[in-house]
Amino acid sequence: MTCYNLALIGFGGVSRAFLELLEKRNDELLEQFGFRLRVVAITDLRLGSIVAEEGVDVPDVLAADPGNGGFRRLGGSTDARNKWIIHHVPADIVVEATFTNPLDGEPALSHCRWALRSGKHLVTTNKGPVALAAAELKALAAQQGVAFEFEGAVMSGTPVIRLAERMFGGLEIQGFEGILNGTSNFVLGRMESGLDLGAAVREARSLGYAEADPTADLEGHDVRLKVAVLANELLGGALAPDDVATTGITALTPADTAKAAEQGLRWKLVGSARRTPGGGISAQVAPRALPLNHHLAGVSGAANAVSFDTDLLGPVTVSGPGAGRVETAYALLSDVIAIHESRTR
Ligand SMILES: NC(=O)C1=CN([C@@H]2O[C@H](COP(=O)(O)OP(=O)(O)OC[C@H]3O[C@@H](n4cnc5c(N)ncnc54)[C@H](O)[C@@H]3O)[C@@H](O)[C@H]2O)C=CC1
Ligand SMILES: N[C@@H](CC=O)C(=O)O
Repeated sequence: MTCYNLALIGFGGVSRAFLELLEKRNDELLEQFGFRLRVVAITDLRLGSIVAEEGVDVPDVLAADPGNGGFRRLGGSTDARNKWIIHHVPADIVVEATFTNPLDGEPALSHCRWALRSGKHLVTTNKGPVALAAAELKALAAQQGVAFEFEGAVMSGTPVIRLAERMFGGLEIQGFEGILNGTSNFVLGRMESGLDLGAAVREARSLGYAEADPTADLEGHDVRLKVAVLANELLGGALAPDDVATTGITALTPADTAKAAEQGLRWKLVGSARRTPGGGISAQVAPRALPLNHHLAGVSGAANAVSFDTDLLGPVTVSGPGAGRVETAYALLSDVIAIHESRTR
């Protein structure tokens, strides 16, 4: 039986849901794929660090709280010893799920580099390192003979990247447009029901959809990262997030959404990219008032959808959850399964 040891860097909503998922699914993973997962280290800015080579005590670590001494009370330390843990704990896979920093990707980008340089597989839901440095990280992974997987960086657990990479063989993708942020889509829907922006954002936070700083959701920075990731992965681009012209939804008011509804329109934050005749890619993020029969107009709540414009099939649309703790935890699990399958194929 194979057992993969995991080190979790960042222990917020997604990582907690991931740990709970492992507890529930370990027997099925063994039966279905022939491996088990064991978390041997966790670090978190607010909780500190804990290492347990035989596996952490799941109820204990889930109950840890900054107010009750965090991981120190369980025999760990008060500080997040990310660098030491990534380098020295005998983990097979590092799971990076700290805050996304849309500007320079740090400190997550360093966590990713440390993991790969120390010969560990890396899975992440963190959009910063993927959007800003995927090419570098992939090269590092290849050089070290390890895997770098990041399905959760776009559309949380909905496997849009892997699906397109594996199933669109022989198709030319000319471009795509999509709703790629769960929070802003949820907020626009709540505003259509008459809620103000602040109250709608508070709801999105409590449901685990929003970024630690929800400005990234509302100002389009989060979608900008996802557009860059999709354009680079699926259109073969080399876009930096700054190449994606971006406008968010903060200028929209409940009056705007109500007026649009009267006209048979619905505001959506749309991220898109398209090949240009000169061989480049033009990409943008902007709110658009879509007619109700538009294929993206009916995508509601924290759901996301992306429609690929293909040469042989025309538009092919993938939709599913775009945010959520459990949904994103599933993305991490799907990455781990992909690593196992690639190693055992
Ligand atoms: N929640 C969602 O629906 C989705 C989240 N993501 C991404 O997944 C990542 C995790 O998301 P959530 O768990 O929802 O966020 P969260 O804010 O609940 O958790 C992040 C955790 O990372 C910890 N952290 C921050 N900086 C750290 C550092 N330097 N060292 C150690 N720990 C650190 C924080 O203390 C916090 O507990 C983020 O990058 C987010 O953008 C991606 C797709 C969907
Ligand atoms: N805050 C993001 C989380 C997933 O990437 C969103 O709302 O889409």
